[in-house]
Amino acid sequence: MTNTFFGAIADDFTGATDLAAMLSRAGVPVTLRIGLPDEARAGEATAFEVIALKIRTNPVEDAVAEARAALRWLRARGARRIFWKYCSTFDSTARGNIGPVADALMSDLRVDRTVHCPAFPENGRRVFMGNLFVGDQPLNESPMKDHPLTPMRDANLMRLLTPQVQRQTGLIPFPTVRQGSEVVRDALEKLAGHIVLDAVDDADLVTLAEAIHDMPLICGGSAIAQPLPALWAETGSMGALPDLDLPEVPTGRIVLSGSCSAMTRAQVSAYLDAGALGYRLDPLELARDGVADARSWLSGQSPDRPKIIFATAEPKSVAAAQEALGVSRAGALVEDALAQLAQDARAMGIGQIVVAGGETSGAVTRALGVDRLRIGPEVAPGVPWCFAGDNTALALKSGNFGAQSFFSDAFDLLQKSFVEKAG
Ligand SMILES: Nc1ncnc2c1ncn2[C@@H]1O[C@H](COP(=O)(O)OP(=O)(O)OP(=O)(O)O)[C@@H](O)[C@H]1O
Ligand SMILES: O=C(O)[C@@H](O)C(=O)CO
Repeated sequence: MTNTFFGAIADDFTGATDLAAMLSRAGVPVTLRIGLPDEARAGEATAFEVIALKIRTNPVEDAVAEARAALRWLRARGARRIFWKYCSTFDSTARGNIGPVADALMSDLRVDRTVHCPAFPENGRRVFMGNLFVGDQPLNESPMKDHPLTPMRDANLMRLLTPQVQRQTGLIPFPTVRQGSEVVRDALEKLAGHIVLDAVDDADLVTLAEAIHDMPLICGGSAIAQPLPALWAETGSMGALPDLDLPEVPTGRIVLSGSCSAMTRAQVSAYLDAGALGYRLDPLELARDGVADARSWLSGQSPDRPKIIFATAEPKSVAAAQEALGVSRAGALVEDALAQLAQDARAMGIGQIVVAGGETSGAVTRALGVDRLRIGPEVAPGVPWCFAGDNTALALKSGNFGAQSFFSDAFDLLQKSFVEKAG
C-alpha cells in the first residue's frame, strides 16, 4: 500500500478541486475523494490525498466530527502533512466552521500552533496586516457581503477567528514576511495558537512556504500549497511519485449553475450571449411546481448543444426567495433540482458537466455517486477538469473563480485535449 504523505481536508467541493489543481500544477499526482472514503470502496491510498467534505455551513459539531473522521482516515494511511482547506474569502458563519475545525485538528495532532493563509493573489485575494482583500476591496465591501449562506461582514481575520476558536490568535505581518523566511520562522516560534499570515503576491507565498513547510498542520486557501511539494522534494521529506494516467474525454455538455456570485452572474450572461440555450430555475417555482418542467426542457435538448441550467440570480431576487422560503430551504430546493438534472444529463449521455458553486458541486457529485476523481487540465486558476471513471468529466467551479468566458473556455479546453490525444 502506498503511504500517504500529504492529506487535505477541504470544507467544500470546489475548494477541494482548487487545492488539487494547485498541487497538480506543482507536478504531483493527486487523488480527490468525494466525502469521507468508504473503507470497502476506497481502493489504494496515494501519496497526495484530498478529501472533499461539504461542511462549510453545517452545524459546528457535525463539521468538527466529519473533519476529525477525515483526519483519522488520512493518518491511518500515514499522512504526515495535514492541510485544512477553506475558502480564500474565509467563508464562514459567526461560529465557524473554520476556527472550530482548526482547533479540533490541532488537538488531535497535538500541536499548539497552526497558520492560516487564505491569500490567493492570482485570484485577487490578498492579506495585509491581517485584513483580507478581494481585488481592491476589503472582504466586507466585496460581493462576499451578499453571499447567500456566509455573508462576510468583516475583513479582519483575527477578529473573525477569535470568537470561533479556543486558542489565541496572532499575525505574521507583511513587514516581517518581506524580511524573508528565516525571520518568519523565528517570529512563528514566538507565537502559539492560530497565526494569520499576510501575503500580497506569489513571492510572499514562497517565503511563507519556506518557513512553514515542515509544520504538521497548515490551514488556508489553495495557493499556499503550490510551493510546498518542491520544498518537500528538496528537503527529502517526500519520496518519489508515480505518474497518473488520464482517461479519454467523454462527449455531450452541460453547465449547471447554483452560484449567485458576481463572477458567476457575469459568466452565465456571457455564456447565454455566446449562444448557449438556457433554462432558469426559480426557487419559488420549484417550491410550488417541483422540477418537472426543467427536466422536460432538458430531455428535449441534444446532448452536444451548449446549454445551461441556472438558478444564478441577483442579490435582490435571492433575498426575496430566502424571505419567502427560508435560507436553507431556498438553497436546498435549488441544490436538489440541480442534482436531479445532473442525473438526467448523465442518463442522456452527457459526459462533460460544468458545475458552478461549491455547495452546488457537492449536491451534484453526490447525486452522480462520484467518490473519487483524477485531476486533469486546469481551465482557470483553481479550476481543473476532473475525471470520474471513464465516462464523466466534471469541472467544479468555485463561485468567484474563472474569467467571464469560463464556461466556453472549459469546453474548448477539453476539446483541445481530445484533439491532442487523438493526434
Ligand atoms: N436564486 C436563488 N435563490 C436563493 N438561493 C439560491 C439561488 N440560487 C442558488 N441558491 C443557493 O445559494 C447557494 C450558493 O452556494 P454555492 O456554494 O453553490 O455557490 P457559491 O457560494 O457562489 O460558490 P463557492 O462556495 O464555490 O464560492 C446554494 O445553496 C444554492 O442552492
Ligand atoms: O478558496 C477558494 O476561493 C475556493 O477554493 C473555495 O473554497 C470555493 O468554495
